Amino acid sequence: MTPTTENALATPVGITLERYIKRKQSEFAYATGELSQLLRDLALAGKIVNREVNRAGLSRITGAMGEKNVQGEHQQRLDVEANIRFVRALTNGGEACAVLSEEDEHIIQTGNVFGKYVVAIDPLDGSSNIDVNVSIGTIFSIYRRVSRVGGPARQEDFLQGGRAQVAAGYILYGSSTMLVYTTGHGVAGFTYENSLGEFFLSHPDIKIPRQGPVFSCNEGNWFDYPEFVRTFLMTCKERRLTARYVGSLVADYHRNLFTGGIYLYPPTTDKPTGKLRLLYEGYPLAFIIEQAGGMAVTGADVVLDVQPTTDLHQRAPLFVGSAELVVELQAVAAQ
Ligand SMILES: O=P(O)(O)OC[C@H]1O[C@](O)(COP(=O)(O)O)[C@@H](O)[C@@H]1O
Ligand SMILES: [Mg+2]
Ligand SMILES: [Mg+2]
Repeated sequence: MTPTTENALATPVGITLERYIKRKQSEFAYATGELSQLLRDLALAGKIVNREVNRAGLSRITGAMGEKNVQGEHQQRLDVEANIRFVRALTNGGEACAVLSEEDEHIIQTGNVFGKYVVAIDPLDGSSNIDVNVSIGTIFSIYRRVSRVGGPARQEDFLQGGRAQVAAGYILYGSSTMLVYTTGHGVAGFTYENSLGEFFLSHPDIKIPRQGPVFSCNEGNWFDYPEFVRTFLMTCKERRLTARYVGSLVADYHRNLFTGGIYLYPPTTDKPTGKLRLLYEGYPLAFIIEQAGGMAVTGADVVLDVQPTTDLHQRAPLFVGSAELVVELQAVAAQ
C-alpha cells in the first residue's frame, strides 16, 4: 500500500448532511421527519444555485433585470434565478405550505396545504457582488405554521417573532460553499464537495469567540450614522481592530462567526430602521449567533425579542457578533 492510499483509508468516512440530519432526527422521539425533509430541500436548491453562481460569468444570468423588487432595489438575474430555484424546491418538497421571499411582495402559497412549515428566505444575499465574483449567500428561517393545516398559510405564520423559529441557516457561495444551520441545538457547518455533489460536516459545533479583532460596516455611511455608532467605531479604531467589509451580509457574518468580531448595519439618515430585513436576514442570523454563543441586537433591543409589525418586509438595524463587542456597543448606546 502506498502512503497515500494508507492516508486515504485512515481518514474516516465523512458525515454527509443527509446522514447528519437522519442522526439528529433519531434523537427526537416524536420527530416526523418533515423538518428534516425541508432542510434537504433547501440544501438541494442551494446546490443548484451554487452551480449557477459558479458559472455565472459564462452564462446569461449575470446583470440587472431592469426591474425593482418589493424593496425598491434593482433585481439581478441571479436574484430571480435563485428565487425560482428555492421556491420550486420547497414547492416540490411538500413540507412548506408557504414561502416569504425578499423578491416577492406577497406570501407565495406553495399549494402544499398540509405542509406544517413556512419558510422566510433571502434567496440571494449580496446582490451587488454577483457580477464581480465576490462571495454571496442565501439566508433562511423556518417556522411551524400556526394557521389551520389544510388551508392556506396566513401572515401570522410569518409574524410569530424570532424566538418561534424552529430552524434557521444560510448558504455561503464563497471560495468554498458552506451550509450553516441551527435547529436550536447548537450550530453545524457543512462544506460542499463539488465533485461528489454532497455537503459534508466540516464544523460540528460552531462557537463565536467572545471577543474579536474585526469590525464590519459600510463606513461610507459614516456621516449618516447615529452618534453612538460613531463613538463605538472610534473605540474600535483606537484599539486597532481590523476593518473588514465585503458588502454581502452572509460573507461578513460568516467571517466574524469564525474570527470573532462585530457586524453593524445601523440606522442611517435616509434609512432610519436600517437596510436589512428582519424576517429573512435579522431573525435567522440572530438565531444562529445566539446558538453559537454570540449576540444580536438592534441597539437597545435583542433582535430575537423584537416584536414584528405587520410588514412582512420590515427592516431593522443589526449589530451582531461576539458577545463582548455587542455588549460594549450597547453600553455606548445607553450613555
Ligand atoms: O451596500 P451597503 O449599504 O453596504 O449594503 C450591504 C448590505 O446589503 C445587502 O446586500 C442586502 O442584501 P440583498 O443583496 O439580499 O438585498 C447585504 O448583503 C449587505 O450586508
Ligand atoms: Mg440580503
Ligand atoms: Mg437578496
